[in-house]
Amino acid sequence: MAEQREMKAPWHSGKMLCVAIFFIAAVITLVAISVVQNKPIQQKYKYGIVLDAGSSHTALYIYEWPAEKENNTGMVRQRHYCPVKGKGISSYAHNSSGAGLSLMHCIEEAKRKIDPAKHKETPVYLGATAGMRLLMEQDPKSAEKVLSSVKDTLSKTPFDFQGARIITGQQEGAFGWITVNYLGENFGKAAGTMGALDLGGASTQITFVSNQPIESPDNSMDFRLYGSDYQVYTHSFLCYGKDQVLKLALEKQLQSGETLLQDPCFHQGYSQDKQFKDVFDTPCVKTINKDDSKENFTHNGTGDFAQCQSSIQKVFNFSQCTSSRCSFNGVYQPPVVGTFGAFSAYYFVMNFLNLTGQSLEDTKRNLADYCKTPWNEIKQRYGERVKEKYLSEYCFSGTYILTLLENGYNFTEDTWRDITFIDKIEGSSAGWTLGYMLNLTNMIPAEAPDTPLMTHGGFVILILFLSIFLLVLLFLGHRFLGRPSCSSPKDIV
Ligand SMILES: Nc1ccn([C@@H]2O[C@H](COP(=O)(O)OP(=O)(O)OP(=O)(O)O)[C@@H](O)[C@H]2O)c(=O)n1
Ligand SMILES: [Ca+2]
Repeated sequence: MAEQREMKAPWHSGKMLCVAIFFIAAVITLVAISVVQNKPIQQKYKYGIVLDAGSSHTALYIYEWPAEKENNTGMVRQRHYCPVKGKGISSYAHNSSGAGLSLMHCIEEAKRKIDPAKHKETPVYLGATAGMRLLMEQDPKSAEKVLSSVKDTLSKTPFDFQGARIITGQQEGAFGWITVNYLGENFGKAAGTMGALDLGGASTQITFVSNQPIESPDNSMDFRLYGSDYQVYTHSFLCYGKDQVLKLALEKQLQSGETLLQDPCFHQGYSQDKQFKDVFDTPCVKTINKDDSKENFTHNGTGDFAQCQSSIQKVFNFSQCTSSRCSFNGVYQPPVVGTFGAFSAYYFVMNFLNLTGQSLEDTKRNLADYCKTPWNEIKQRYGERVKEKYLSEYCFSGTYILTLLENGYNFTEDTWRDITFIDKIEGSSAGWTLGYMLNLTNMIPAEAPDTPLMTHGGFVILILFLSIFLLVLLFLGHRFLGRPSCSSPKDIV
């Protein structure tokens, strides 16, 4: 027995040594691979802030993304949304310092949401849209003062202020299209992209990849994104946001100089005294109030969808077109093709009216029923949760949306099904702000970034399994095929 034990001991210690060497080698390999992969254990996040200074209101968006993945599509996400109290910055034309002040509450909120250590490296951008475009047309000095005021406020924050400017309608359309396709991870994929429909208070944009060559250079934009080329059709209609179109529609009805207006786009029983200047005091309305001895008119509703549609059609000019085909007002537009995401006021209105996801025919029937509902009943049903001014305008807004899409852009019963009314995609709002930031921070590469074949976690697990597999193989090899070659020469004796 003692002899046997003596014979076994060197062989046993040789095996242990062999296993130990192998195990140490596997651990060193794992560590080495992890180091070579150079992955931090904790994800580092970066942040960016964009303020959307729209015609009706301003909103602040905070975006975040993992630092080492900033070039991959779909990585940037909305972290926080802060609506600025009060109206849009263009409403501060006569009190410009108020424009900058109005942003303070959301800036303070952003300071709390972002780690103070990251404040200095967080870029902040402000983009103003149609409200400021109109103010620039009407009163450029006031527009400049308003811009100076917001620049002043933003440059005093701890963030990295990158500018406050009025963006063009073309940029607004293109960045909205980039946002929805970035969030939908459509770039570089064979399935194609989604068109973007944006409706604001003062302008509206349509942007999509056409299947025909684009006839007008003003409406064409070329992009190379994630390895694919895109030629995009885009147009922004200034004055065709829903607040300005309401003024245009009222102007058409008030042209006869009467002080009592029977409006089919407002509910039966609705009656409100309004000021003429609220209709005429905008560069979108070209006529002036003929009789300035009268300040007010009475706005009554009659609640008739069909008549409302014909009244709204009058704000479009369908007669002149110098291209092969037009949407309206002589603007070239190829036929709509593919799927579309309709956001901003398209979504607010259609969601309120519960008209998302229906056929065009059903949408019209249900909207006609809604418009026919007396004002008292509407107030009883929704008055508690919706402001009266918003509530009174939904029949008009819904009818305008249908008219714009069907008569303006030429969507049909068939292509209507390709429109989705969207608010958010994967938790981030659809709108131009994300696309704007991605562009200004160079986060949308022309070519597809090299992506690792496997995730880091998957890679580590694979190596671990390989090590265990080799260990088992070594053990089995030793058991059934004889002593391992790494055994000491003593063992063999
Ligand atoms: N819950 C809400 C929020 C807004 N609105 C309306 O939607 C329109 C504004 O939409 P928005 O996309 O916020 O427009 P802006 O960005 O302010 O305007 P623009 O893009 O033209 O500058 C306004 O008529 C506003 O009254 C609404 O009906 N319901
Ligand atoms: Ca907008």
